[in-house]
Amino acid sequence: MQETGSISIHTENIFPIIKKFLYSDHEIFLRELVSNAVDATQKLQSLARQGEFQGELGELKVRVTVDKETRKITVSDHGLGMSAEEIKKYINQIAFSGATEFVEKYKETDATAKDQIIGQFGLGFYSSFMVAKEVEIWSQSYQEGALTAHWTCDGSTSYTIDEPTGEHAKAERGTDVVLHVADDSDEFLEVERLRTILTKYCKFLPVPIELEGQLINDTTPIWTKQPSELTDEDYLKFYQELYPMSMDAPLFWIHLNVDYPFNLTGILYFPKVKDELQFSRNKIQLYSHQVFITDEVKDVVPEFLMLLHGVIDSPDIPLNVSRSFLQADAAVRKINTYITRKVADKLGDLFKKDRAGYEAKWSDIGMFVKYGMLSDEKFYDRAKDFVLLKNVAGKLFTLSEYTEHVQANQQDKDGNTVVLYTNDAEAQHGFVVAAQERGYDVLNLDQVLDSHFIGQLEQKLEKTSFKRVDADTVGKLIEKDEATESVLSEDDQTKLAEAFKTAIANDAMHVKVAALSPQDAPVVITQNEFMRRMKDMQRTGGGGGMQMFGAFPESFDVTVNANHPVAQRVLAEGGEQLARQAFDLARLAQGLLKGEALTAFVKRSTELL
Ligand SMILES: Nc1ncnc2c1ncn2[C@@H]1O[C@H](COP(=O)(O)OP(=O)(O)OP(=O)(O)O)[C@@H](O)[C@H]1O
Repeated sequence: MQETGSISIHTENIFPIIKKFLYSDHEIFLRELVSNAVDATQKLQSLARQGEFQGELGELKVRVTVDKETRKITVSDHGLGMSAEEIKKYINQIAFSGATEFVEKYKETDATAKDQIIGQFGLGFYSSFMVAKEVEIWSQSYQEGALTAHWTCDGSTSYTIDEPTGEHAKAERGTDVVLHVADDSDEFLEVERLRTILTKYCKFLPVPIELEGQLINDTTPIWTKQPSELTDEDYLKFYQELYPMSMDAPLFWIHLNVDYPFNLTGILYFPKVKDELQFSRNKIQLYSHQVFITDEVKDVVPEFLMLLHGVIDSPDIPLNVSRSFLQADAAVRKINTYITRKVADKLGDLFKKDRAGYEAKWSDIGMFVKYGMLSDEKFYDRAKDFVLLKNVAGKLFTLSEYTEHVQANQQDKDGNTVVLYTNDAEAQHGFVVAAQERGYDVLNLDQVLDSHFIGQLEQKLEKTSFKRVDADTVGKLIEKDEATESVLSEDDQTKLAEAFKTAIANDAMHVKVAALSPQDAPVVITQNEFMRRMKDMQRTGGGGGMQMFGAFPESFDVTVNANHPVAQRVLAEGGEQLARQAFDLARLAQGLLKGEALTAFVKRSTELL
């Protein structure tokens, strides 16, 4: 039999389109051919299990070889093979119609979506034409008495097919796909290039893959096993295998395994992250039936879980749709929810079973947990029981433990709990100490996300507000009914304020006189919590309506302590120098004394000595 025919393609010029637009991803041809070979092998295994194939299975490997001289790459399998009729059906019709569909879809999509779908769409067999000027298939079906089928196609829409016999017949069951490499694709004639591609995409395929006789893959990666079969060492070893460059071992991991209502397996590792928002994205690898698809899992995995490392294998994630569709996909949404729940479960478990161990890891997972709470309501609901707050003494509390800890001492006159915090314990040291001397507790909330986290807690926790330690003088941080009497008359207080205003001569400093304790500082500079947050928000790009606050200069409250001896001296002596010195000391305590002002202060202080 010798037959020529024409492949029915409805899209004109399909080849140039594929070649041109898929340039960057030419390498996926190998993934596609090897996947087909693996499929053919697994189909044969399943026929054997069902008793439909009773012959010898033999050694079921996929072999990739390359011959630079003759410019050929061959992918051979020992799978179920195809008859001439089957080639006509599966290759001419199915493979090519798949490609036609791809091109149609590809033409419709906008430019950015194009980049994203390339390499994810299973172009299948057809992708071999990205690198080959001619492709041959030599195949022999597993069926009794099957003849060798030989198909060739030069990349145009016509093919030939024949059934060679005698010395030209294929010796064994299975399929060899032979690519005659095109002149512009020399790179694929290099064994090392092929090894890189196979290692990237085929490292965990379930059938042994050999390149020039060398095994490429691990056919049973640990995510395909049951957690009960695995030890901690296995998980750690696998992590090392996935990220050979990683210095730190992961903190812990979650083995995902679900088959209803979607199929998903995988292992997610919690990496050791530094306190900063250090996004090491693209660390989760997405597989489908053990074939590597991509390490861009955005939209498949919730945003905050992108910090995790590991592997997800799910044939239920549609890969041939653009990203905007992916987000709306029902299966993907369920997968998102499932993963989020598993992560919350794992954290909750660790917290319950080993509080000390959990606390030890808190500096690494804290940011992650807060990020999750901020970005996902459901995660907040789970995490509110195991998120921890750390005070300046380093003690960790859950939300409810903390409320209980401060409730007695830190309630204002309206019954609201005021939580005090510092975002820089060094810089705000004086304020922290002042608060502690009052018997208040001070939290350390110095991470990038903490300002947002504070906002969230204020919304969620009942009758609770947060105040930074330097938001007011210590006596006013938590407003109680008790007031310290001023030793100065109204008149003297006005005079005192005027004296300081003159000495300070700065409109951004709002001077007021208040009766603090004589043990407090003579002058205290604070910045109102609300105004400061607005300015912070604007600085970090909290945009929109906040823009108006940008028009305001930075402003501070300067509180002169009427009960301090220095105040009385300023009144008695009209001492401008003394007032300025006291003011500068307050600026120093706030980290506001810089440049010229600092030099003047040092000089004045030296003179006073
Ligand atoms: N090595 C092979 N052995 C046996 N059959 C094969 C082989 N390669 C391809 N086929 C047949 O040709 C068909 C078309 O292959 P093609 O790779 O284009 O698409 P696919 O594998 O069905 O889907 P995908 O687009 O996901 O790759 C396959 O479904 C299979 O029946």
